[in-house]
Amino acid sequence: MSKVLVSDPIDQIGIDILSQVAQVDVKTGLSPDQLVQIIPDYDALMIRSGTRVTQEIIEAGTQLKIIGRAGVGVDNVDVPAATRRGILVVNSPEGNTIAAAEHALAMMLALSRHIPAANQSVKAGEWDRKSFTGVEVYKKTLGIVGLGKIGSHVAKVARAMEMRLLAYDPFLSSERAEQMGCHLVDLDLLLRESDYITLHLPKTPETQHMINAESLAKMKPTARIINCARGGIIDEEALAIALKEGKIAGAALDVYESEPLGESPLRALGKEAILTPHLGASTEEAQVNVAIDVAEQIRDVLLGLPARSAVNIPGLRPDLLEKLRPYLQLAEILGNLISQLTGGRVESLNVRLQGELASNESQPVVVAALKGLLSTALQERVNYVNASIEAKERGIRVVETRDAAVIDYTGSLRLSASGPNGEHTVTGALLGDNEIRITNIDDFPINVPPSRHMLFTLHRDMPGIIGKLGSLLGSLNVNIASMQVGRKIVRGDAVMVLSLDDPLPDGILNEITQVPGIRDAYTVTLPTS
Ligand SMILES: NC(=O)c1ccc[n+]([C@@H]2O[C@H](COP(=O)([O-])OP(=O)(O)OC[C@H]3O[C@@H](n4cnc5c(N)ncnc54)[C@H](O)[C@@H]3O)[C@@H](O)[C@H]2O)c1
Ligand SMILES: O=C(O)CC[C@@H](O)C(=O)O
Repeated sequence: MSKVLVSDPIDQIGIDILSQVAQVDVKTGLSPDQLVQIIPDYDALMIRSGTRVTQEIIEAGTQLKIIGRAGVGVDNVDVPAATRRGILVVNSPEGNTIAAAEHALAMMLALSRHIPAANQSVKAGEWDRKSFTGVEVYKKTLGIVGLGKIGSHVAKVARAMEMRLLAYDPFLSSERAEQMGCHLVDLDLLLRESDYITLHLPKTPETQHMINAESLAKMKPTARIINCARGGIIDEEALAIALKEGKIAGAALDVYESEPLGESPLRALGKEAILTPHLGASTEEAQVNVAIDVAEQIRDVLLGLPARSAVNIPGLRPDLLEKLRPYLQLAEILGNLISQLTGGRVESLNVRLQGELASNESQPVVVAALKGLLSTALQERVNYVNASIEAKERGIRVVETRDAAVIDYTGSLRLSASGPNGEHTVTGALLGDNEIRITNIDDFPINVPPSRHMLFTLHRDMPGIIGKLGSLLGSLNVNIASMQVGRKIVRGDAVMVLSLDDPLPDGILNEITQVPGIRDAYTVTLPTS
């Protein structure tokens, strides 16, 4: 019989489902060393946010087939390490959406009416009505940063309270935002105009400290900010200073840069700050939803059936998966690349399957391209199962074409995306040993392997331009690992593709486009190992 280890508290209903097919051991509060010691006995591991599943634990889990995260975020799982070992990682992208949205709304109202402080005061024997005069949310402006599943539920309820809604989400079209009753604006305007700001976006290197001293300074002195998304999106030190100095009126936080929250200036604040211990998903209903969702997937996988919310590997027939695996990786990389070239806001995507990829069995490759496209916005919340639905819900028109006659490589994939920032096309293929190559950008032929940090320029093919760009990057201490130029005619338009050892410093694209002859430049970060 299979064995499942449950290392965080999960609802009993999940244990009951797992017990249908496996011996279930619930052992919470294990140290990393204890987990490394016992994990070799288990076929599956079920966690919430409390267990950190490191590469060491994954490597010790020689029998592990699946790791199930009862919740959305898999930031506590080393997913690349699991993928390398062929271990499936599944989550529950929607089980706690309503819970998290309602927590943010509760925080907004609690902040407005000083409910926690007033409650404390009455319990302390006082009857102080003067100190707790609040404000109404009616007709006030709510700025929603991240209009995904949780943000859009917040929008729906806030509309019913007759709030004016602004939203900032660089990966969503204005039409889609308008359908949700929100006016899509840039972050600067949202910060300046909102009475309440609520964050519902993922934590990524780009969103780390998105709310910092500079952004707090743009907010109204009467503004209140709520973070029920992820710690680290707000710079906590800057927030504590802004609250102490009255630069903004209040903040309600559920998530922190480091959890559990240790010594922090936030703890010393008065009624202007409300702090909860990561309770966004802690409702009876959400815990039942996520426990069922993830336990059913673990049960199914242990029975040899596919999972419905695989974060890392699609639930395909093993022989087909083996055949398609390198193409799925190619498709994800190209999807991710084209999303970054088009600035994330894609309205239509044309997926062209060429050569051997034109067969009907290649449908998962289209899904992988969508997963890659959406992963810049949705991170681990997009998977092989929901990618097509997410694309549809975000108003992306997907057109699929097949052409078996293209035989420059055994199989190749061409993606064309268009949106308000223009149109781009990328093509990629596999070399004989399944090595991925980007073979074409905007109809310029190239042949480069994808790498973590890349720079693409569109320029006029003329003497000296490569040297100027090289010196500029050198002066910034950015090392070029490889460089290639693709052109159609000599001294015509050309693209330059550079693989860099280091990320480019912020703001440098402007300087690059100042180099005479360079018309456009894009930096790209790709998820390569
Ligand atoms: N407090 C909790 O217990 C709790 C519970 C559930 C989810 N969460 C967190 O809430 C957040 C939102 O979850 P969701 O399910 O709505 O996710 P989602 O993927 O449905 O939506 C996220 C939205 O953020 C947008 N986005 C991405 N990068 C952005 C950026 N730089 N600026 C603005 N918007 C950006 C995306 O386009 C997307 O629309 C996540 O961080 C998730 O981990 C917290
Ligand atoms: O309570 C939890 O398990 C964390 C919930 C939430 O942050 C998630 O990512 O799903």
